[in-house]
Amino acid sequence: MYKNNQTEDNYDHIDNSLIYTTTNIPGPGCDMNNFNCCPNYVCNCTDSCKTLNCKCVRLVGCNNYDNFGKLISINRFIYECNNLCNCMSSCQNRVVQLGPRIGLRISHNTKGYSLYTDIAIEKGQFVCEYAGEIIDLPEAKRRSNLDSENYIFVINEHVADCVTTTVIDATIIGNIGRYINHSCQPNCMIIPVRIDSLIPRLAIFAINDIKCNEEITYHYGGEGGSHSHNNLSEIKCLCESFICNGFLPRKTGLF
Ligand SMILES: C[S@@+](CC[C@H](N)C(=O)[O-])C[C@H]1O[C@@H](n2cnc3c(N)ncnc32)[C@H](O)[C@@H]1O
Repeated sequence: MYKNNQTEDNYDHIDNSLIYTTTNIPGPGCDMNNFNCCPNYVCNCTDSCKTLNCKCVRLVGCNNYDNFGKLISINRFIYECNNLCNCMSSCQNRVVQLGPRIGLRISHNTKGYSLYTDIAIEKGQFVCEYAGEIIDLPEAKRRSNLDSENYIFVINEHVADCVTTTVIDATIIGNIGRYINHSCQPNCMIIPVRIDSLIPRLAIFAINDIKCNEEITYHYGGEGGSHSHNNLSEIKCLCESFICNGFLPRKTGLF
């Protein structure tokens, strides 16, 4: 029986020249101190890590997930319990680390390869990660110049006056998350989740109920830019939503 319809990642690429990775791996420019450094919070909970007694939950101020592993509130950071925690198997603060959903399928449509679900997904459920090589911005710029059709994802996290930038390239080494297309009216969003490293894992959660056989999408602009006409790229958007901006968002920080 799969807990929350999740499983160990046994998906694969449709193109066997690509290398499948189930989680992020360090690439050129990756800060190895941050990559190898476990967050400095550890809990010793004997309950289910559901209350503010859990040090990991306390970092965010309230529970990340409900009793069914669904995200309680979107748009914030998540710190899951990690390998050093001494909590029990009943811990409810572990979702992304349990692996992707079952029933995801790579198909082809007008946007190229696309990710679909064969099983209905409820709002708040975890879908999969966007995993690949962790690289730095100079390396990302170099790679973008070599190949405009790349799979580089840049996320900026703003805390007080600081911005933390994480860059993941899934062009050659990546997971099933690399097949998710952009939509101007998406059914998922990406949330940075920290587990066993200071570098976040990029977790894709459903923001609406998603029907069986529906395409999984998120907004490539993320970070509240959802309906902005600024910062558009030259790639024509084929999402067909009635609020389509016409073009894909530009990758902020890369150009
Ligand atoms: C991360 S990949 C997504 C998977 C890709 N469709 C494939 O065939 O592997 C991003 C690329 O997919 C295409 N793409 C994604 N969303 C699109 C959209 N809404 N309209 C047109 N092309 C899109 C663009 O070429 C983009 O650079």
